[in-house]
Amino acid sequence: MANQGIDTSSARKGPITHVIFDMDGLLLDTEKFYTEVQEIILARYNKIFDWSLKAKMMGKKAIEAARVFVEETGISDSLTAEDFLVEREEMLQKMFPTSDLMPGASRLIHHLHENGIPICVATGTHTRHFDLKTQRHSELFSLMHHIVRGDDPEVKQGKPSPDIFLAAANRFEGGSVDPQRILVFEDAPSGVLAAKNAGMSVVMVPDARLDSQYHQVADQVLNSLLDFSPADWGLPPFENASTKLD
Ligand SMILES: O=P(O)(O)OC[C@H](O)CO
Ligand SMILES: [Mg+2]
Repeated sequence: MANQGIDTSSARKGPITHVIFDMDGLLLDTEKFYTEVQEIILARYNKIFDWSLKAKMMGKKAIEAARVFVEETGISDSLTAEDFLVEREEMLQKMFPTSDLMPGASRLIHHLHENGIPICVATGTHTRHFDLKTQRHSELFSLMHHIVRGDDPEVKQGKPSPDIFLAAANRFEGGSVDPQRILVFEDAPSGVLAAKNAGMSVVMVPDARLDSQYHQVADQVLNSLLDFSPADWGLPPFENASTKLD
């Protein structure tokens, strides 16, 4: 059951030995780019892009999210999912290289890495977009043991399928890690479901505009990565827990 803020019951799920990070909207402030281009495209059809639709798209593979977009908005007769992807591509390609880190992402990644906790990324985004989004953050992403992207051959279906998290678990040193020992960080409803479908624990860090009904599946819900307390999950605590640096 989800909790806003610290969930003390989560300590019973530990100890956590491995951590998987989502990327868009969790480590990188990139969800705003998708929102902006989708607002622009939908305005052409005199429609408003809102957070109930955003909630159904975020975290998914591009083509899966595109199908949701054209079908849910009722524009599929005028714009196919494939054409939607082509249309938004030019705008996204200009935006992605400007991607910023989310608050607390750098501190948490460095902390876990320095303490020898194996960490990786599991993102629905495909390799070409991944490269654009991370080009200013290569040092931080180099700390990941591995990175699984949406176009990976083992990821047959996007989130909420567990495929991507199971593939990520299999690639840690020594092979498959018990899902019960893995903590996933996610921002999207589809991603939280995918992690639970993989049998893992999930800390959700949702956008404040996301309906709180989507919090229920997560084991812990935080306003920001800055609020994460590693010791709640049996992970090494921050040396100075009162210092919240980016
Ligand atoms: O949230 P991610 O990192 O799985 O990315 C998914 C899409 O690229 C954006 O919603
Ligand atoms: Mg995400």
